[in-house]
Amino acid sequence: MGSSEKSQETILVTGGAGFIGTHTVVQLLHGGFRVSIIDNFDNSCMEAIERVKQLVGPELSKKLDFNLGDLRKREDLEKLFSKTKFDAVIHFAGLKAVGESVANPRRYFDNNLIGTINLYEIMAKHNCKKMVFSSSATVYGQPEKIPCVEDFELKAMNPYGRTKLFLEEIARDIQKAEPDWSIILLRYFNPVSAHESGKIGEDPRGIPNNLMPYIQQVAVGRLPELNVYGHDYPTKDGSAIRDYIHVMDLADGHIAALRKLFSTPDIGCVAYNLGTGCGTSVLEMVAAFEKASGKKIPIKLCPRRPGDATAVYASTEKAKKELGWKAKYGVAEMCRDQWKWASNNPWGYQSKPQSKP
Ligand SMILES: NC(=O)c1ccc[n+]([C@@H]2O[C@H](COP(=O)([O-])OP(=O)(O)OC[C@H]3O[C@@H](n4cnc5c(N)ncnc54)[C@H](O)[C@@H]3O)[C@@H](O)[C@H]2O)c1
Ligand SMILES: O=c1ccn([C@@H]2O[C@H](COP(=O)(O)OP(=O)(O)O[C@H]3O[C@H](CO)[C@@H](O)[C@H](O)[C@H]3O)[C@@H](O)[C@H]2O)c(=O)[nH]1
Repeated sequence: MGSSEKSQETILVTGGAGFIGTHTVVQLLHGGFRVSIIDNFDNSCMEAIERVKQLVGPELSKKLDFNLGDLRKREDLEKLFSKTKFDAVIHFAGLKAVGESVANPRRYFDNNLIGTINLYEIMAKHNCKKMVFSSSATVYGQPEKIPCVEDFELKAMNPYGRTKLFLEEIARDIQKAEPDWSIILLRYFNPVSAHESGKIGEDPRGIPNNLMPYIQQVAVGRLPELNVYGHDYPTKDGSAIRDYIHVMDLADGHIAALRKLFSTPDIGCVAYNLGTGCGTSVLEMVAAFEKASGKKIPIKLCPRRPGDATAVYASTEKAKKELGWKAKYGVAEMCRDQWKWASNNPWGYQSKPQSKP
């Protein structure tokens, strides 16, 4: 299943200017959907929307409507829902930096919880009751067993993770009380890479927290070396293991989820993992990126990062069976496309550095 089937529905994409949002919007437009975006550019910029338009061309761009707005402001949502009748919402908008959430939990509860509660209120008012929600593998905490299966017990390790856990519970409560809601919770593992064109990709503000954007910035000379957090884990090479997934596979997972919502009226509220099912260590990822880019990535072995799990990867059976979706790309393709984005856009969406990194 994927973007070859054409659809007529109109989809609201919250946070559609962000990393996963832009890639999903491209696939939605190719799939024939009409798309409205609401984003406040808290962690993104107008250039990302311009790039999406360049990528899909002038005809499909006519089906894209961008709205600057904030989910915390109900009037912004009200304005949007009064203008357009939406068939479903893909809800990406949220803050996602774990460390920042520990330092400033109120910002995370305000943005992620209040923003989402407002969205449910306005959706209910306008009788739009189909939602695909960005959850995270973070809801498995430090899993006792791997692969992670959707019916495992859920835990939160930090305020960011708590917002995802609370929002999953809120979704389940709302759907239970009002059975005409259909909600799919997608638990992403580690989204990486970029569109194969190299035109859109991840562009974090400041020093990256996540592995792949950090490696990318070392490769283009913005950072001197990669700190490898932990080299004494009980794994094959001592570094931690994660399930990295190509953002284009993830985007297609959202299309599969939407099609499921439209074809299964009584789906209820259900969670799916979006991962590859394969675990890759930090050092293996560094080696794969060096191969794809031809660049040496200098590393420094450092102590473990507090709160990190040893090994996390997904069970992919449920998404395969019920959504008809599975990841196509492996680590080599992830690194190839990440490098294309990095080498074409060493400063992300900025044309040249405005300040020193
Ligand atoms: N990237 C990951 O590693 C990862 C993993 C698991 C889950 N997720 C979740 O997926 C979603 C998308 O992640 P991403 O990587 O694309 O992040 P991102 O920061 O690139 O995109 C999020 C977008 O939402 C916007 N936004 C934030 N708060 C808003 C608000 N109140 N009103 C309007 N717009 C707002 C931001 O400006 C940004 O464009 C998030 O909910 C995130 O928690 C991401
Ligand atoms: O500079 C770095 C950055 C990361 N790592 C290691 O690389 C691995 C992956 O780290 P990272 O890319 O930060 O991802 P996770 O910590 O697995 O968390 C991501 O994946 C979770 C599950 O989807 C999401 O909830 C989080 O928001 C998202 O940051 C971990 O072992 C890190 O210790 C390094 O060694 N050096």
